[in-house]
Amino acid sequence: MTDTTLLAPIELSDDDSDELIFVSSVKLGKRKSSDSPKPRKALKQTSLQAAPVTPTADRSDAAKAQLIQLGQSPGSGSFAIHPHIFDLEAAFTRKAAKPIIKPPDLDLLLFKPLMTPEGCSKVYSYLLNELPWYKVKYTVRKGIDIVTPRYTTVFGQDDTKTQALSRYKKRPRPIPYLLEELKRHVESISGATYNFVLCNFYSDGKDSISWHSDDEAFLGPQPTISSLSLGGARDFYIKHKADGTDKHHFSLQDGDLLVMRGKTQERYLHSIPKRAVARPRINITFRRAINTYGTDNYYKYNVGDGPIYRFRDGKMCLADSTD
Ligand SMILES: O=C(O)CCC(=O)C(=O)O
Ligand SMILES: [Fe+2]
Repeated sequence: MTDTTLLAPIELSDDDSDELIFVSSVKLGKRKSSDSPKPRKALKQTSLQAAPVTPTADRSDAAKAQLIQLGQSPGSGSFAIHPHIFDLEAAFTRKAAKPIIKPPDLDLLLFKPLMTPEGCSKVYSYLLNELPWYKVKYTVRKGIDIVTPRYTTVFGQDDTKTQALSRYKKRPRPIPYLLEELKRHVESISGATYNFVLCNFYSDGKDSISWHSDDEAFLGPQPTISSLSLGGARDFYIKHKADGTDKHHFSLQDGDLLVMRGKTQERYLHSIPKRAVARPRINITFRRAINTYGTDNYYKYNVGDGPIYRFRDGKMCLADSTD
């Protein structure tokens, strides 16, 4: 794991994109690419299996609470995810998808919005306060370490079901109830199925995601990726890999669901550039990984080896052992 105490962040002068690069305090440049509840004690329940999702009203609080155990990394331990006490079904607008600019290889659907403002606010607060968040550091090559410029977390497991959970590099975690219910709704309107839920928290305009495509082999050909935005609006950019002149951007606002399909990942890059000012935002992407590489990759880059952060008293804090 990277020794962060030796490292100093690099100030980025321009736009967009990029993730901070650390090289033992030496500036290298940018990587091109691609209501606050009090801390609560963990609940006593050890199953790694997510209980089946049933309508909210049918489940007792105890049954809805989940305790999830992490793998063997320094971030190991357990965290509880408490039940949500609102009806998610009432949060959806049932609006049809809006047509969006469609060059031949760009296949985007936009549900604008998928969720009501009240629904968004409840889901946003719940996820921000209940999920364990991480600030992942990773090494791209010897001496070059990256700090992901946003908080991340992930849940799910690839399709294989062929290997024991303990054989993964990090133990996969079941999808929490609310995210599972969201996933089911998104599946029903996007015509695809998913086994991973990846979450990003952009705390302000300095948080970003650099140019990349979600085209890893473990997603299979022409993956459908659905992306839900909650909280502050951010600009979403997308450009052709070969010909950057085919470039589009639009604002992703509270409750919007963007579905990326077909050749979009194969042919296009997308990003959320840095901004001088931006309100906090959560983004949730739903994906399907077909093999174990997907599980290892997603936990490496979205959980990593560092500590858990919890959102407390209006800011991200290192979680303590009772949290
Ligand atoms: O935050 C967003 O809207 C985009 C997130 C994204 O592209 C990703 O997680 O791969
Ligand atoms: Fe992406």
